[in-house]
Amino acid sequence: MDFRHLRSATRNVYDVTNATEPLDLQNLPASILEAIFPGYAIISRFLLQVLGFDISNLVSIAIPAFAIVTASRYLWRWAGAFLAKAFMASVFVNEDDDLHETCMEWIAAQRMSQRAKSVKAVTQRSNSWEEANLDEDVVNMAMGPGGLFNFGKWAANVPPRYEPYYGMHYFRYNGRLFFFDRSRHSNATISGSNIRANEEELLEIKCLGRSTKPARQLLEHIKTWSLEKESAMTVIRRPALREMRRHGWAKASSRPSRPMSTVVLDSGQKDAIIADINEYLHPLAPRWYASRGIPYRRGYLFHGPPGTGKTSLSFALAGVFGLEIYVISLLEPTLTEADLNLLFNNLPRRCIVLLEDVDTAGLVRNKTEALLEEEAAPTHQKKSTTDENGNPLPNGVPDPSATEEAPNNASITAMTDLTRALRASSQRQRQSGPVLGFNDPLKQGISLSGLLNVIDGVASHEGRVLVMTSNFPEKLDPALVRPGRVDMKVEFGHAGREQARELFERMFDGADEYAVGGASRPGSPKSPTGGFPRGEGDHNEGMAVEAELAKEELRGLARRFSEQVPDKRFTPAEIQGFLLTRRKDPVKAVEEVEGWVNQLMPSKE
Ligand SMILES: Nc1ncnc2c1ncn2[C@@H]1O[C@H](COP(=O)(O)OP(=O)(O)OP(=O)(O)O)[C@@H](O)[C@H]1O
Repeated sequence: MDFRHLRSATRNVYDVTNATEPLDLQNLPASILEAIFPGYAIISRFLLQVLGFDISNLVSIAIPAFAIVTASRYLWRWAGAFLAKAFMASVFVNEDDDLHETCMEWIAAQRMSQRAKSVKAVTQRSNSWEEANLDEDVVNMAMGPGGLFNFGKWAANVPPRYEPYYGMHYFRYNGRLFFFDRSRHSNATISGSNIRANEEELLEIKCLGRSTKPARQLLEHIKTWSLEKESAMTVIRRPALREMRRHGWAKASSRPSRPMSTVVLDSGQKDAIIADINEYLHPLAPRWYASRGIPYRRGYLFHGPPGTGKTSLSFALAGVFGLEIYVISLLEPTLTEADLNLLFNNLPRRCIVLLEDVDTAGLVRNKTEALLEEEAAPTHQKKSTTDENGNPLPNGVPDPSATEEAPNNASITAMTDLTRALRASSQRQRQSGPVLGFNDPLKQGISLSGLLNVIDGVASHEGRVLVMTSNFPEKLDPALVRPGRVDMKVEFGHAGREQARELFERMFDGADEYAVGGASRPGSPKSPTGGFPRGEGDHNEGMAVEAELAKEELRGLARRFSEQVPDKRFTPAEIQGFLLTRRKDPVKAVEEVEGWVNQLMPSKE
């Protein structure tokens, strides 16, 4: 391409702009260049006049050179993609998958991340660094004046995690070369009439060869690595935020598993639940259930006043059985039945689903639903849930007066007419808006039938442990708690003397005690007060005797404490709250408990 004619064109450019000379082909490129690089004509004329250098010569070289570089870049990319397709196998991991975070953690721990020239700094998730930051020096450094602990200072000592930045990286694993491509993709989602554009990250793990097996093995290794790291943790998931709900669940946190011993409950009750779940989770159990035609599901209802340990026991069970816990609150206003279906469809093979406060969601079956369900059920299953006076029977207790005989013709006709009328009324209700099954017609969300559908309908996942918690079990619809949906009911009550004693001992047990400031009250037993982790001195015989004495003293204090707490009047949470504020001083707790009880008793009465 010869751009020498640009000289004359640039000479004419002012004429062109003044429109004194018609635009011809010769001055077109200069016009174009002028349009692309404003001022091109002036610069070119200046260079020509002052330096005698014709810039059009440079342009005639630069443009083809640019075209060649662009074309070869494109070719290189195309050839790379072609070769990768032909000779490499890939596994992709989406950002919304848990594996993504796990992979990034693993990659950050590899040498490749230390070698990479550009890295992304990521603030570490709390629980991973909280564990790592217990170093006594670091903790002491965070102590401000007056022994006040400064969290900001402590957290500032935690280095971020460094991950390779976007682009292609390579690493070796088990002597094999792997490529790891981190990229972002835009993704459009449609919700109602809105189209939302999201940016999503994608990981591609490539290996040489036509099989994805090495990459899959690598992913398995990464999962095991993460599991070993988190074995003592319980992962908690909740429904993803509304705009991300199509992904189902989001990891809310993972926290150290709660030891079962920290849940103070009748030991027989605890053992019964553990044994029941243990049997249910046995690898041979699914076959046993299938051969008998029983759905492989297990449901529990934990009921009792607030603060009696229902949630705590659910978390402890998750820890004992190494299960993740999926928590749903039916009070969540944005949760719809479609969401609930999606969430249940996205449950893993084994997990605990915790449906919290099922009574407060206002889930009641209205008369229409009850009657329609009644009519749809086979005759032999129809059992009245009310007595002859119309009063509800206790959960799961069939009306003794109900007979299994087939109804006579007259009653069938009456029932069909009634059903037709009810169906029409239900249709009208649906058209006019309110959600069936809610007490409050303004409340959108989940109806009882919707909930029952996900519990035991198509969306229901076999193998999960469903735990429903309720403060008012008597408010629950019998359909929700009938056997098959709830297989075991566990009542949680106010703390008895024995529970109060256990709570006290657990609070002051010196196994891993801590105290800011560490000052112990004169006369209080050694182990339950002050000082950073002790116990190493237990190797020393003298200290062991001292520890034993302290334990004996602690038991005595616990007895005195429990004798002053009225039986079955306070919840474990209340007692725990009282003890927490005196957790450095068990003697003080014993001395002050009477006053605390006297202060609260009138409100209890
Ligand atoms: N039986 C118990 N044993 C040990 N700690 C308990 C017990 N009950 C309650 N607590 C303590 O009280 C607090 C509240 O307990 P939790 O959330 O388990 O109660 P809940 O019965 O689920 O209450 P809600 O009905 O309000 O959800 C927790 O910190 C827990 O440690």
